[in-house]
Amino acid sequence: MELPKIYVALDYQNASDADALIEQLPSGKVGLKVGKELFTSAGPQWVSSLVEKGFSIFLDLKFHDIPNTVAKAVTAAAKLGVDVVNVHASGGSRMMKAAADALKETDNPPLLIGVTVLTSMDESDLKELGISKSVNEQVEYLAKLAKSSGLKGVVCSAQEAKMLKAACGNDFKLMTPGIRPEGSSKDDQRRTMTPAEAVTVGVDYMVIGRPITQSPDPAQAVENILASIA
Ligand SMILES: O=c1ccn([C@@H]2O[C@H](COP(=O)(O)O)[C@@H](O)[C@H]2O)c(=O)[nH]1
Repeated sequence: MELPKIYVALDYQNASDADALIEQLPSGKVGLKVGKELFTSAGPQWVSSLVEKGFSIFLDLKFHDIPNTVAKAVTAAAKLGVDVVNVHASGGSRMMKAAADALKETDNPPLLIGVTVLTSMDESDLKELGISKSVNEQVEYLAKLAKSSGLKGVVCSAQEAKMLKAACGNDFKLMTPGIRPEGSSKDDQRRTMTPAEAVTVGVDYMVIGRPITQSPDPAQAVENILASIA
């Protein structure tokens, strides 16, 4: 099944605020990304209800734990019927392999991807963590580790798309947050690209939150973004 090009990040405090936004979105044109805040508040049944309504869901819980726990967590996510689920690639190959192996045992396994370096981070953040590699080097290193551990793609910045397609192959999926339409605020993001630039460099999927959810007209914001990448 082909997944939508754009996942709208539903960074809301509760299900009713998220539902109010979802009602405004043009139907059938975007997927929905549910992250830690909303999942913790709205719960798994609400996520399943979105799946039943026909939405493609990216469950962005970025699991990072011991292999057994992460394997069980991705299995629970698969049971909700979501299309995409993720783990932190920095959890290492044993953790990622455990997750990939667990999903082989499930019906309709979601796309399993690994978070490389958060798009809110730059070189200085890596340095603070004791990582001396450049952002590009660290992203490439973790993407290759994710691939060799059986993951189907990674979360990265669109700025790394060309490099990763060359390093990991065209079939290796790239999910890219940090997308900012021309003229919009970067907020806390550090490694950004416009939707049109991201498509040009070959990303598979984009995550876009505040440029849509904080817009006075979210439906028009989505239409403008879709027009810019058509
Ligand atoms: O590296 C990452 C991984 C995940 N995210 C998530 O994507 C959205 C981005 O929202 P914006 O409002 O468009 O900045 C958000 O839910 C993050 O948790 C990311 O930004 N970077």
